[in-house]
Amino acid sequence: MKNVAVIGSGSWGTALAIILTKYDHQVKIWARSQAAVDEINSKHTNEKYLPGVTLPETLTATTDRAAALEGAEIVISAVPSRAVRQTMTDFAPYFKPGTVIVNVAKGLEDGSLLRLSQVIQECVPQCEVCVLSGPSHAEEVAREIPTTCLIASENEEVAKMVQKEFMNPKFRIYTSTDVIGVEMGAALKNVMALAAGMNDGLGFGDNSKAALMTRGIAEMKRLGIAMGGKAETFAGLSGIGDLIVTCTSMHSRNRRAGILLGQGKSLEETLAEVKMVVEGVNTVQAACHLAEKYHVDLPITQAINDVLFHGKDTQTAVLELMTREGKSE
Ligand SMILES: NC(=O)c1ccc[n+]([C@@H]2O[C@H](COP(=O)([O-])OP(=O)(O)OC[C@H]3O[C@@H](n4cnc5c(N)ncnc54)[C@H](O)[C@@H]3O)[C@@H](O)[C@H]2O)c1
Ligand SMILES: O=P(O)(O)OC[C@H](O)CO
Repeated sequence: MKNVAVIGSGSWGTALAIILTKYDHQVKIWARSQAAVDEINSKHTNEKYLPGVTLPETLTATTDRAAALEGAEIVISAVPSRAVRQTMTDFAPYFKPGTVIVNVAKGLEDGSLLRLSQVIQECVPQCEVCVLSGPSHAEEVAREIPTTCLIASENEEVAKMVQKEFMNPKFRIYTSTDVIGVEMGAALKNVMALAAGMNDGLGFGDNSKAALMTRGIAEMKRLGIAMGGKAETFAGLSGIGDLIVTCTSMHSRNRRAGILLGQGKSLEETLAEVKMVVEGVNTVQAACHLAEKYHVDLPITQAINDVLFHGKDTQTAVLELMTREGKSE
């Protein structure tokens, strides 16, 4: 069993640390706040991000970057997309060459339009970067509810090593070499989950939700393939699998945000109410810029962008989507 460090003490970083500790890894969490570290080390809880969950006593946390990475052969990067570049830049001097970094954030970098594994690789070129994705809510992984994920790396040996380390009877891992397809599925499903939440907030029904998810995966695949991803990846755990869980789960932050927006709340009110990171909001503009760059049509993504950032009301956005020129499927 290899030692693991987790950078980030939010819900997903903490849930992964819990499941890996329970299945015999020695895990250390890096948190940016001393209060979070004290709570994990002394109370064995993380009430803000995983209410009601007790952490294993052997799981410890620190704010010290060097101490967090000491002895770690695998490092999980679990900070939100907007914090990835700064966090990895701050950690760069402490990484041993050859350390395997597993990015678990789902999003794109604003401005550069890079995938998050590309951002990390730029910050720490001396490390091997791979990606964990799939239908996996922290609230369920932390409670050992059976979950399946995917490890993607262009280097199949790295993917297999992480698969072997992370797999246990409650957490099944598949591998993939299609890093582009996996990361694009992970990033774009959050935008579709905002739309699915709006569907619910508007009081629409199952027909409209199924239409949204089906046409949503078509958009995700169109852009992903244009960028070099494989079509079949979008039929897998990081595509349709994650789309299903995020568009339908009560745990989804993106869906919850969409519900509030559909009910007429402003973006500011919505983000304040959800409290945790809503990556679809951070991703939608980059997705629209990528659509322009790769000359692909993303009508649902564009509609969400118009609602979030250009003052379009949700009813008008739906009407415009429904009355577009007829097409073949
Ligand atoms: N929560 C889940 O179920 C889940 C599952 C799979 C993937 N993810 C992805 O994991 C990533 C993290 O999500 P989360 O749900 O853990 O978020 P969260 O909102 O629960 O926690 C965010 C954490 O990041 C820290 N943080 C925020 N800004 C920071 C900064 N500038 N520098 C350093 N740390 C900062 C916060 O203090 C907090 O500890 C997201 O990209 C999300 O899409 C989440
Ligand atoms: O809660 P969400 O909407 O950020 O989604 C979390 C995970 O990505 C689900 O797989």
